[in-house]
Amino acid sequence: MAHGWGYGATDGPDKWAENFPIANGPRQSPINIVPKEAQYDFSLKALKLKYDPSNAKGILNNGHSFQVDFVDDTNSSTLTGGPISGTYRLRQFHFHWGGTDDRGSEHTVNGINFPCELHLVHWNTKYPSFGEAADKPDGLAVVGVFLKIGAANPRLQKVLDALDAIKNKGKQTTFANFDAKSLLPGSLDYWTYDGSLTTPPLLESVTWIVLKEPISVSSAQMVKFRKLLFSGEGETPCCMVDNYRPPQPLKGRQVRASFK
Ligand SMILES: CCCCNCC(=O)NCCc1ccc(S(N)(=O)=O)cc1
Ligand SMILES: [Zn+2]
Repeated sequence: MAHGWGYGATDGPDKWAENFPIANGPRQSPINIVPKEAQYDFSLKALKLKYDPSNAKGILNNGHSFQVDFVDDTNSSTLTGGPISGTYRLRQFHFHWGGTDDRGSEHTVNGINFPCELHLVHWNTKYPSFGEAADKPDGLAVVGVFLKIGAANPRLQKVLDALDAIKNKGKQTTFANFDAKSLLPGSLDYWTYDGSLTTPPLLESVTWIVLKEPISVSSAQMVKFRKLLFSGEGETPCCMVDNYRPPQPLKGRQVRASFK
């Protein structure tokens, strides 16, 4: 398959530039965030996340991660405020994680990896659809939330309990009435910078909004993420782990902080 990409030695992040030359572009993600070098910007607004649980539609193993998809044909689940202007609609959320608790996040903070990172993907309603927005410089806004090993997080349980039904690539099941807001930490302080999708097609269309405060996840809960498979039914089973891209060159970009 021409555009088969993955996270292995032969199809992983170091190989993506062969089919997706933008991999070496000027605004690639993720990055290492150095808080002391982030500039506090008093003009940054507070994030406003309004999510309607009834918009949750389904949960899918897409062969790279799993995602919870939302109905995005109205402005009932939106991101406004923060560094963006206008209204962005929630399309899906997904995670990236490691094979062990010492790695798995895509963004790092002072070079520190977290075991997992949640991405809430939104698209700019100035464009007619996600697909139209996906390749525009102001098309997408992704809220990144770090997961840190600690007490089991009850808010993750409904998601984790659905994973048995989507073990293999291509499997999906209904996933109704889920409040994505329940996955957010108490503080909405954030860092923001202009970046890209962290997977092919690596489009440089993302305003990244990375929350400073992590949410908790237990080691036992992380074991459940790792039971998913990259592989399809009937294929040689390949554990879905280490589905993260390492930090990319900043190339002169400014990272701003919403907090002092
Ligand atoms: C009709 C769709 C047309 C677009 N074509 C499909 C497409 O662009 N998919 C990209 C999906 C994606 C990838 C990576 C992230 S991340 N890890 O940066 O948050 C978020 C979203
Ligand atoms: Zn992601």
